[in-house]
Amino acid sequence: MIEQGRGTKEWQVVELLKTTTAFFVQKQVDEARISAELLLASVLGLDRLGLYLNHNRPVYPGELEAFRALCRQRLEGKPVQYITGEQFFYGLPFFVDKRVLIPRPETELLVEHALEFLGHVSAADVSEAALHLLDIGTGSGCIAVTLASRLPCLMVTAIDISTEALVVARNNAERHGVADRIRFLHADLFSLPDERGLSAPFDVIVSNPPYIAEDEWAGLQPEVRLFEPQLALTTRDGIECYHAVAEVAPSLLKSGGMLCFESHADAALKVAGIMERWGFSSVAVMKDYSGLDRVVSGKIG
Ligand SMILES: C[S@@+](CC[C@H](N)C(=O)[O-])C[C@H]1O[C@@H](n2cnc3c(N)ncnc32)[C@H](O)[C@@H]1O
Repeated sequence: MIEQGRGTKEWQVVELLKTTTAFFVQKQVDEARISAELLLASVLGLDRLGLYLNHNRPVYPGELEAFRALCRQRLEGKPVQYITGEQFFYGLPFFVDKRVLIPRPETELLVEHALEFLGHVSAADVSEAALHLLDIGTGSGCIAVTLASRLPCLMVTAIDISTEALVVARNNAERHGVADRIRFLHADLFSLPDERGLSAPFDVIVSNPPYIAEDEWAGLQPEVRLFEPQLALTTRDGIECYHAVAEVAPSLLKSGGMLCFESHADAALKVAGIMERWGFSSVAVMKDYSGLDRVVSGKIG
């Protein structure tokens, strides 16, 4: 494909995209067109709209060389986001690499729900005191950073068991100018520090914990299994994080505070049952954009 023109052919954006997409399709690369677009956009320093606005722009030899190198990585199955180092989440760009899970669009629903709840709390509170949120398993920081950047009165504690993920999350907080309102803590959700160590109480606790059972790991798509951190995805039985967080959350939340989980679609009702067992009320399950049960929330007190 793009090899054949090496050194001789002059490429323009539009035809390079067309040729690369066809080649990716032939090689059974997932999301062939969007992969080609994101890789080329990254090399040219444009966004996808910019590509369309510049569709007749020539692609110079150095750029072509760089693009070919990225395409080779994609052909090996590497997710586009780890190649370009970026994933958009709730309209914001996040730096990502193999140290963190690539933020998924479903998780935006959890952010939406937390924003709605925090909006009501701050509207009802005339004291203008800060709101406090705990993010358990922060990964890239996509949830914590997005919420902090949306709500200037929000103070966040974000924990993760992976020190490498915390480095990425802190970078993202700095990138979006909210690092002074997020405290990053290295902690295990199965043995959380006491209330004082966490600066409880919180208005909201959010968590998108690992929720795939270890014995399902081998059956995951290679793009996930070979490139994303297993620590972010699996636990022994896929459900134990929910038990651990729901057990401790009541002692960390203010009265009327909310716990909000992302869950596997098949486990959402089970998660709702766990929350009820630990004393949460108004437990609700929300569907994602594909109509699958995805977010489970409940209130305490
Ligand atoms: C599914 S990822 C979610 C990442 C990010 N919050 C998101 O929504 O994209 C789960 C995160 O939990 C972290 N994690 C796994 N086990 C943990 C534990 N025992 N304690 C704290 N964090 C843990 C992983 O390192 C990973 O960053």
